[in-house]
Amino acid sequence: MAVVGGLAAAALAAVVLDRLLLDARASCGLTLSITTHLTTPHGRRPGMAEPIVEVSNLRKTYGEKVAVDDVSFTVEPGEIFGILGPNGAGKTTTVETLAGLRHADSGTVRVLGIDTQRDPEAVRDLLGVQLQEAALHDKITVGEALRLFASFYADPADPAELLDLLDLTRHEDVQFARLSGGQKQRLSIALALVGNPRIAILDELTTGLDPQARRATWDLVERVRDTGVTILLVTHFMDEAERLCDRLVVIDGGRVVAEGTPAGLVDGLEDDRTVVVRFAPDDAARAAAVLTDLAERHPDVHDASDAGTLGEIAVTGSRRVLFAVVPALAGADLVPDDVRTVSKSLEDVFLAVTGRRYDPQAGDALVEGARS
Ligand SMILES: Nc1ncnc2c1ncn2[C@@H]1O[C@H](COP(=O)(O)OP(=O)(O)OP(=O)(O)O)[C@@H](O)[C@H]1O
Repeated sequence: MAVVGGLAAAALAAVVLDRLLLDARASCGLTLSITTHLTTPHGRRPGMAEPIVEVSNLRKTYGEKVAVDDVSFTVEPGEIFGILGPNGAGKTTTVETLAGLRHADSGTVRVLGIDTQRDPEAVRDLLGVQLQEAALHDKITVGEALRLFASFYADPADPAELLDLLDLTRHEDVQFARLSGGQKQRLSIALALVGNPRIAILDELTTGLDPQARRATWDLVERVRDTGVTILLVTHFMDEAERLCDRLVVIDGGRVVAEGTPAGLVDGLEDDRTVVVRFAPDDAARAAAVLTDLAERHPDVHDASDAGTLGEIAVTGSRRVLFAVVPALAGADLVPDDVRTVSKSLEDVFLAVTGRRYDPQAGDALVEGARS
């Protein structure tokens, strides 16, 4: 017991230290404010349940630094809601303020109707928070950590069930230092869930994980959602947001620049569509000539150019571009080896709303550079 007590103290010290480090972070910079047609008001959709989280006009500064300028969104029960943006966009500050861990300068946050700024204690057990950089003592085992954290709550989850849910049962007696990156992340999710929260906040969950561990973690997040927990997922990975989120906000420079479902945001783009056709070497030159000619005379085809890979031609145009390309090739008896459409992604959405290519690591310095 004395050993566990010592480990408990060390584990808590690590968490406290982490929070102090978090507070010590400082930087300077301006915020970027962009509004576009893709920024939708966070109105209620007909037929939806009452929101479980409501954030309205949140603003948070650190001295001169405006970390969160004006952020509003609502989260519906049972969804995976994403807060997506590059480093320094204000994501972590938003969720920490939402969780009542920081004081907002202005704006309101309600979790299940409770104002988290006025009464942070009242929401503490409703929220499970897995924040970035959480660290435990090297020697604490998976099982000890879970039981320790469970002891903080009046009505904790069953540690054995959590171990099972997060595929950690066979690692129960393994010390924290000996866990892989993916196992540490799974443990941090388990610790966020140990208080039986209604909402779990998962911050930069898959940073540093290899592709296989990332995919496994994504599956687990869905599994957790399927148990009825609403998930707030903070991420700077576009693919993660696209894969996991039912809805999301894109935050840049402390402001919401886009909001919606991943598919809805992509469909809202008014950009050109691209079709890439690949030909055998003998046909490639003739196909390029046919498609270049098509681009000059057909209103739905805007450009045809070398796609960079041998024999591949990228044809861009309106949504109907494929209807123009296929008959033109058929008319010239050119049979492509491959035809694929290039899908738009959230990266294209970010470019459309900010005018910048998405660089998840951009941070304040580069964003500043882009502004000047
Ligand atoms: N305690 C603090 N003191 C001063 N500035 C801070 C503090 N915490 C965050 N910041 C700054 O506020 C801005 C927003 O930081 P925040 O951590 O919320 O962004 P983020 O989108 O979560 O980025 P990251 O993924 O890199 O953590 C950044 O410029 C950051 O440097």
